[in-house]
Amino acid sequence: MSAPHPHSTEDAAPDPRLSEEQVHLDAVYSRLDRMRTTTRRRLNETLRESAGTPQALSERESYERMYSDELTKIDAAEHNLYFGRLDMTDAADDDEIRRIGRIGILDDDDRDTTLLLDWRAPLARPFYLATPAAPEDVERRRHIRTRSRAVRSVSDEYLLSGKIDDDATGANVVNESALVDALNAARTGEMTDIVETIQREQDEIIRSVHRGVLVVQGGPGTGKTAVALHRAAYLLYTHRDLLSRSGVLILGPNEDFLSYIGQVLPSLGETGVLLSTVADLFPDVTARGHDSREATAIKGDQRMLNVLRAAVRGRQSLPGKGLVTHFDGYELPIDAETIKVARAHARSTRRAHNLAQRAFLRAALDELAAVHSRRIGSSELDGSQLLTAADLEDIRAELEADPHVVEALTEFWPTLTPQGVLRDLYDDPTFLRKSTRGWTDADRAALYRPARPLRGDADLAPGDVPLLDELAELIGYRTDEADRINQARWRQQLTEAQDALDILTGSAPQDLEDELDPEILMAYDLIDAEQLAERQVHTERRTTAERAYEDRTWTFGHVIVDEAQELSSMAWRMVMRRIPNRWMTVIGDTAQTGDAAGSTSWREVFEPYVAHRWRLHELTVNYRTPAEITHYANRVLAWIDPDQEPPTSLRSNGIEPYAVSAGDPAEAVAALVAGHDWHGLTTVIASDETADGLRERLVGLGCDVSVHAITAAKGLEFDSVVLVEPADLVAESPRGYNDLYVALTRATQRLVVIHAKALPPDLADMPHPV
Ligand SMILES: Nc1ncnc2c1ncn2[C@@H]1O[C@H](COP(=O)(O)OP(=O)(O)OP(=O)(O)O)[C@@H](O)[C@H]1O
Repeated sequence: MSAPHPHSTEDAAPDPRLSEEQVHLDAVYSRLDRMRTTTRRRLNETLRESAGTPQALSERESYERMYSDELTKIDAAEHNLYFGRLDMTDAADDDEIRRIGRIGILDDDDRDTTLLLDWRAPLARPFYLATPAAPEDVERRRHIRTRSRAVRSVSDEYLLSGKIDDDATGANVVNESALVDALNAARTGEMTDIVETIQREQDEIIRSVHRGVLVVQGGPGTGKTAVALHRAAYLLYTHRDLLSRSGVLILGPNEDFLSYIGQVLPSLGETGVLLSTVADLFPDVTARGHDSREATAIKGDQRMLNVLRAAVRGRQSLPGKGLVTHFDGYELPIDAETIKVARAHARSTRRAHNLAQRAFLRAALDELAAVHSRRIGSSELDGSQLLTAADLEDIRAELEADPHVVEALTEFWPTLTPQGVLRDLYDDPTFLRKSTRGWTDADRAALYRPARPLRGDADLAPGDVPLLDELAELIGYRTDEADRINQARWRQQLTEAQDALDILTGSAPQDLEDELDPEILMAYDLIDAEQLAERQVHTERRTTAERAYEDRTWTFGHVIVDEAQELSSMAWRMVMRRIPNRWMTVIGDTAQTGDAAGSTSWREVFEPYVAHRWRLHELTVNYRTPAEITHYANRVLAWIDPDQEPPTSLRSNGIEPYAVSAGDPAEAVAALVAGHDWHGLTTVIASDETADGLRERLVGLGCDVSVHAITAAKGLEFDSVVLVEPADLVAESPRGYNDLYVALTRATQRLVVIHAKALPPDLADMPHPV
């Protein structure tokens, strides 16, 4: 695999192809520079414009946003802008040359010549798919490698004549020499895009036209994350109108992971995607607390639904005997019957709790007015009602205006917040006992959080967030502030839209007035103020991603879930609420499930939401881990799931993993790191419970190396991994073998295992060189 490509120019004398491509590269960059200058000038002009009316302001802001986005896109495309070329043998146009780049660029000549095709354009597709067996009319595929606007090398494959360095590994790969370079490159701690070397099986997923749930299952290192990110970029390109309005959400397992992948989409020219963890998806809540595995498991279980429903219903309470309030100089009893009637009425509306409060109060006030009027308006002679309907109406209105009465009633149907309900629920053993019939004592105990009020977010764990979201649904909760801002914004937009329509109506040609041609549609025939206001929502200054982030009820156009096996049932409910159209790309590996509430079967996850309308794609090639390491990882996989086919490792690097037996693992790590100057990124991986302690010890020993707890290492990769005490990973959790599998598959080059305890059986024969 590492032999030089037969047509490579890496070490060769100057080659005419280099200068040929340099000419084109210069043309491309000079056009990019002109685009940058024009966009910058337009942006500056826009910024200088004063905006008198709110409408002009909103227009100015939308131009500002457009030009800023354009500039970001131009800047992001700077690196490796032009990377591929196809010489086609199309019978109709046998000279056709297609040049492929990070973004599409048209020249500013008279003919709008295509200088670069966007890699996502259909015409660029053969670059990723053509093979000698299926050349797709590609005579020659050329890879152009550039640095700082200079062509460094080119390599060619002749697909029709077969002059190619094909498939040394037996795996079905295209663009092989570029791929090998990419895989061997030292890692930087940030994921890079793979736009130059996307493989066929990956391309099929990236461009899939499936509009339902697309599940991408694949072993570690098969490019699932890379594929998901490129799919996001592809969908934004192909469905720009739809998705730039509704937004794309990408969910990852933790913040480290999000910052690891954070640069990929901007490098592809896309900036409007919301990246989040499930724990951050509830506005204004940052859940950083920690739960035991038992608590995580139970909070993620759908059994929590009944508990949450019971908690909300439990707040719709009844008064004890003898409760009275005072009204108009009388004692007014509030008895259980009155509240029961009002409660039944409110429940019959089937509205969420807070939203049904008005119905409750209305019915309770009706009841109270009737009780009061009977008391004060009954004839002493025959008990007949002396008050008229209008009197009754007055009493009802006075009761409603009396804050003491309303307050007394509200006790029995209070305004709730998700945080408040959750806090009270954890804190109430009697309620927990009653609402968890059939549970084990251990499950119940895991939920119980005695006398520890949720003080801010520090007390909330990630597993609480889907519960808050569920409660928000049951309660019909929106923060007052968000509500107020939304309503004010909406009112303003409606007014502006009405003004705009009035102007349009007023400016309709007068001579058309009498004999208005029914064929001529005026703006106001097509749109009303509400619709117009709605359109203006999309021109406001915040990005779609920003608006979506602040709004719990936002629904996205497409959602991508990475490391999806880690999501609990309750988390899936939360995610599904954000995507009612169910257009999703879900990527994961059930063999890597580590979370106590995570899933091991995609069918079980999706059938409740989409029945059988989900599609599974599998990725089979491991691009990350060399065969030497995969040898051990595959044994662990066979233990986890003997039916799962291990991914094929694309390369072997000759570096055998080895183990070091040490009395003090921390000292052994420090000695190992000090004694080697390994190329690229090195990290130490340890179990969740030991990682912090190990980190402190290493700092104390003067060893400057990063330490990752296994949960935080999910999805990441490093050139060298030092795995400390694998027995702890296995012992710490019921999914310990899955964790071990994850740890063994993080390295792109080398793996060293350090242990004091016995090694798990699958690693027992690892060589101990010293
Ligand atoms: N076609 C490709 N060309 C170049 N590099 C690739 C390609 N596909 C994947 N890679 C690289 O392989 C590595 C693993 O990819 P990625 O992290 O997407 O895998 P994954 O399946 O998500 O792994 P895990 O399940 O462990 O999170 C990354 O460095 C990625 O850039």
